[in-house]
Amino acid sequence: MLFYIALIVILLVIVMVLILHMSLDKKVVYKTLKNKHVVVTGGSSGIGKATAIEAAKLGANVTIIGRDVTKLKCAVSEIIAQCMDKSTQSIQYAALDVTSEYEVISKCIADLETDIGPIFMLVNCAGTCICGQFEDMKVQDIKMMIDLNYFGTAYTTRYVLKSMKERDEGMIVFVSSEAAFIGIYGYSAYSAAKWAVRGLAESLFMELVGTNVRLTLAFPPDTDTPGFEKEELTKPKETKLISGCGGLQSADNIGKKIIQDAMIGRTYSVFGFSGQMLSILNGGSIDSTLQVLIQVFSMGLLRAIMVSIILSFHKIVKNGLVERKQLEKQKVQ
Ligand SMILES: NC(=O)C1=CN([C@@H]2O[C@H](COP(=O)(O)OP(=O)(O)OC[C@H]3O[C@@H](n4cnc5c(N)ncnc54)[C@H](OP(=O)(O)O)[C@@H]3O)[C@@H](O)[C@H]2O)C=CC1
Ligand SMILES: CCCCCCCCCCCCCCCC(=O)[C@@H](N)CO
Repeated sequence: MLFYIALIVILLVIVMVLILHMSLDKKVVYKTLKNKHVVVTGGSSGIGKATAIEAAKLGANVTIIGRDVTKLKCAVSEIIAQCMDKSTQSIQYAALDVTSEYEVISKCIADLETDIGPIFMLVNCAGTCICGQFEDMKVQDIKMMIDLNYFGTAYTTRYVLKSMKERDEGMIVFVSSEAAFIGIYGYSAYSAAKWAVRGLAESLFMELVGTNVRLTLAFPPDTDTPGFEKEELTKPKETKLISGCGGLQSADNIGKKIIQDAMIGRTYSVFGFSGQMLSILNGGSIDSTLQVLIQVFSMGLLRAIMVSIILSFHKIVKNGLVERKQLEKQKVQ
């Protein structure tokens, strides 16, 4: 009996592998960024700057976008210092607020394409995170995070997609967050914006099927950047404890992996153990036969582990409630 069950399972796996192997798209591999125009929004700091440096190391002409010109100039010098070949590469900045109207954004990108050349790779990294329980959040912060994290990605992408599809080449990167895999205390307003980014990406994956335009969706965990330092100031203790489970990465590591994953055509770019686990649990990506097999055979067990982790997060939140009540009592006395 056991023998037959094992045989059926093995046969099913073989059939699945064959079907997957035949139906998975063979993606073009972009081997180099030499002389290609790479634009990085949020490229003057943190993860964005790290990806810009990686692109420069691979020989790209890099344009970084941000609002603060002093920061942009500083980052341009840092990027130039790490170029593959300083004499041929052009590294520049454009001052632009990505929460501007669509017309302003498209004009800025059109000018950049006229000056430096068509955009081969667009990395959407401008973003920010303000933490807090939803009812305590400033209303304008809730809106600003959608404007910056979501529309700041959606508008630039809408503009470059048309010509990328016409040329049938190009790469786009979205920087979402591990907080778009799992809802977390204190990240309510921020998470919503990063889930929106993920939602847009998941649909675009299908709109890009059959073309040579590729999209990579990155899910970084906590990363040591100027933005992260600022965010720590608004972060409730519960959020620190929970998001700490994803570990703390360096911006250099994240930037390097984002560019590597984009180059080899991965749809998801995830980091560390927590990123791998959350990605498997959420399904989403279909990059290789092996990846799908791992998803199929580990999801049940991982879900069981994840539920216990989430329940331990609930415990953190409950302890926080008790502590707050005690503090209030002490204040009254
Ligand atoms: N650090 C982390 O723990 C994690 C970060 N992320 C995401 O990664 C991305 C980068 O984060 P991080 O490196 O920490 O951020 P930083 O705050 O260090 O850098 C943010 C960059 O975005 C630019 N920027 C901010 N607002 C605007 C705007 N309105 N228009 C144009 N540019 C803007 C900033 O320049 P300027 O202010 O001059 O405009 C800066 O270059 C964000 O999307 C963030 O949500 C995701 C997961 C974890
Ligand atoms: C077996 C499965 C193990 C899984 C463990 C789950 C751990 C969840 C951690 C979630 C971390 C979220 C970090 C968001 C960072 C971020 O976006 C901000 N820092 C923005 O700046």
